[in-house]
Amino acid sequence: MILRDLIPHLDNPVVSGSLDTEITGLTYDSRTAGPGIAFVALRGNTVDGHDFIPKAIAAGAAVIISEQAPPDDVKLPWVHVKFSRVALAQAAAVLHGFPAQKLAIAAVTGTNGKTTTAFLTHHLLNAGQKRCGLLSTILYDLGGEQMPSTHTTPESLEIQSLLSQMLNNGCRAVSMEASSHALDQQRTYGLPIAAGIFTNLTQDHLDYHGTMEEYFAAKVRLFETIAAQPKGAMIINADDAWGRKLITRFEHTGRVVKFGYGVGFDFRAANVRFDLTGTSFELEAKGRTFLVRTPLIGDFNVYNSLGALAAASAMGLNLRETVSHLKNAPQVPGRLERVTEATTKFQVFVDYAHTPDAIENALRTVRSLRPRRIITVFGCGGGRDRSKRPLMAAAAEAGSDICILTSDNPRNDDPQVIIADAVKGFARPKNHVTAVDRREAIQIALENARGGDIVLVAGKGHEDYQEIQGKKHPFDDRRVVRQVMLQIAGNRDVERAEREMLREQEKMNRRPYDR
Ligand SMILES: CC(=O)N[C@H]1[C@@H](OP(=O)(O)OP(=O)(O)OC[C@H]2O[C@@H](n3ccc(=O)[nH]c3=O)[C@H](O)[C@@H]2O)O[C@H](CO)[C@@H](O)[C@@H]1O[C@H](C)C(=O)N[C@@H](C)C(=O)N[C@H](CCC(=O)O)C(=O)O
Ligand SMILES: Nc1ncnc2c1ncn2[C@@H]1O[C@H](COP(=O)(O)OP(=O)(O)OP(=O)(O)O)[C@@H](O)[C@H]1O
Ligand SMILES: N[C@H](CCC[C@H](N)C(=O)O)C(=O)O
Ligand SMILES: [Mg+2]
Repeated sequence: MILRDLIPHLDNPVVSGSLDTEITGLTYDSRTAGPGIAFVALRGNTVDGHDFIPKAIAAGAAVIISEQAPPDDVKLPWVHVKFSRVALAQAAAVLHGFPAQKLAIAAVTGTNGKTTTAFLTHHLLNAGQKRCGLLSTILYDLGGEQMPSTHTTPESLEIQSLLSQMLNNGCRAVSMEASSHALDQQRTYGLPIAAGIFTNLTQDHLDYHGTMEEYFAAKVRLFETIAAQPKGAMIINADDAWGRKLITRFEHTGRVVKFGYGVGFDFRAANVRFDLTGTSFELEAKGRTFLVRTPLIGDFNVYNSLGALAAASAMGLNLRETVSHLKNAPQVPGRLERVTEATTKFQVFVDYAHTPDAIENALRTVRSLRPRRIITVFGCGGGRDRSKRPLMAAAAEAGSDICILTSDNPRNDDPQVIIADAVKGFARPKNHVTAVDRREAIQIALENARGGDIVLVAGKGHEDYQEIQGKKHPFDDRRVVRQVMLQIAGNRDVERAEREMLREQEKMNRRPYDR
């Protein structure tokens, strides 16, 4: 692209230098700058990208896009803008030929349930003959080709590149998560949204946003984007207190679709029943009643299903057919994923609950399966909202018979300090066990489990690593559970037995998305 072609797409740019400069690529990291590349300086949370402009110039960058005016001695083409994150999103769209304009995008936001709802929406759109890409915490699906994700919602430059690959692979739709970090950092700026889904808002990420109001303000941004567009549905959980605030704010657009259990909601669930194999409920929508069946279990998955069904319907799919496709939805990796077989004496679930609300919900679901006792293994992440730690412990204690408090991803924090923070939330600390080593914690849980018990291993879900002192070590809760169960059973050839068990489990779980 030529700098001249980019300029009309930026907001009030002040340009110096030759407009005929050719730009072959973009970067926001000086370490990947080079000839032909435009370097966009971003103000970060740890450092300021503007400080790396000299490095980008030294590396041969063709153009600088920045929130600072160029110093007098610089001859290089320079674009001075008000918001460089917005400029990055705009320039990335130009560079990749505006792929989003040719894709119908469903974007899911909220504290919990984004990944699950995005996976369900992806499944429903694909099943409804709209080839669909996926951007999620677990993986990016570019329309067949899959890769592990770097972020729940990548930077705008990566989003545009991924969307253009989806388009090349024949996709017509995209299901994506819009994290609050991404919304706050304008990673999704300029994307036309066909359906925005709000799942819920409860405490998380206060280290980043400061207050719940600020956290909510980031989520609101998605709906402001839709309101500013000529069309696009706002699919909102109307049972959630923050969801109701959103509704009040955007009802005047006439584009709000309410979902939940309340009488009169646009997508309403009633008569929910579930067991180890899935959930059934009645859906009242569009003046009709549909019988819905999903292999996912739990009350919260009723919400996730409603959000996905409403999105698929808003994106033009036939509701009756869409409902029928839900029964074939895949297991979302690490979301209430059963690691044991139905015939095992006790059941083990691995789940990604890492907020107080998610732990409460996961445990409520597990309790509804009427176990003899619930043994919960959980920890709290380092380098994240410290104030949620005691609340997670309180939620785990309230919903379990025995808690085993351990490490999640300590990242750069001291694991003992994290545990000490969490223990403060237990009303009866002496009733619970702490074990800093996660494998040992899982072992204690499984050694103590008896017939009829359920063990919930919470917090890491699909993750296949544990980050300690900034270094990632291989660790997959599902794998560790299987290994420890085999060891307890006295099986000497653990690796072989594990492979056999995994084959059985794959058949059982139909996990096309897993690595
Ligand atoms: C807190 C946060 O969101 N951080 C993101 C942010 O990094 P940052 O602000 O710390 O960046 P920085 O290190 O200060 O650098 C500022 C700028 O200088 C540049 N730089 C830096 C060094 C250098 O030598 N040269 C150079 O040019 C950097 O490339 C960057 O553009 O901007 C970076 C570039 O976009 C992101 O990769 C980074 O995500 C980090 C890795 C991260 O962990 N983010 C998590 C918290 C996150 O975003 N999570 C959400 C999901 C959360 C949820 O819903 O649960 C997600 O969407 O993944
Ligand atoms: N609708 C929901 N309401 C409350 N809790 C939920 C909901 N859906 C899922 N959960 C719980 O939250 C956990 C995380 O779910 P999911 O991965 O779908 O959410 P997410 O919003 O993508 O999370 P993250 O932001 O960390 O990627 C699940 O393992 C489950 O325990
Ligand atoms: N998207 C969330 C994931 C948390 C996963 C949990 N295992 C942890 O490490 O705290 C975050 O980045 O805060
Ligand atoms: Mg997610």
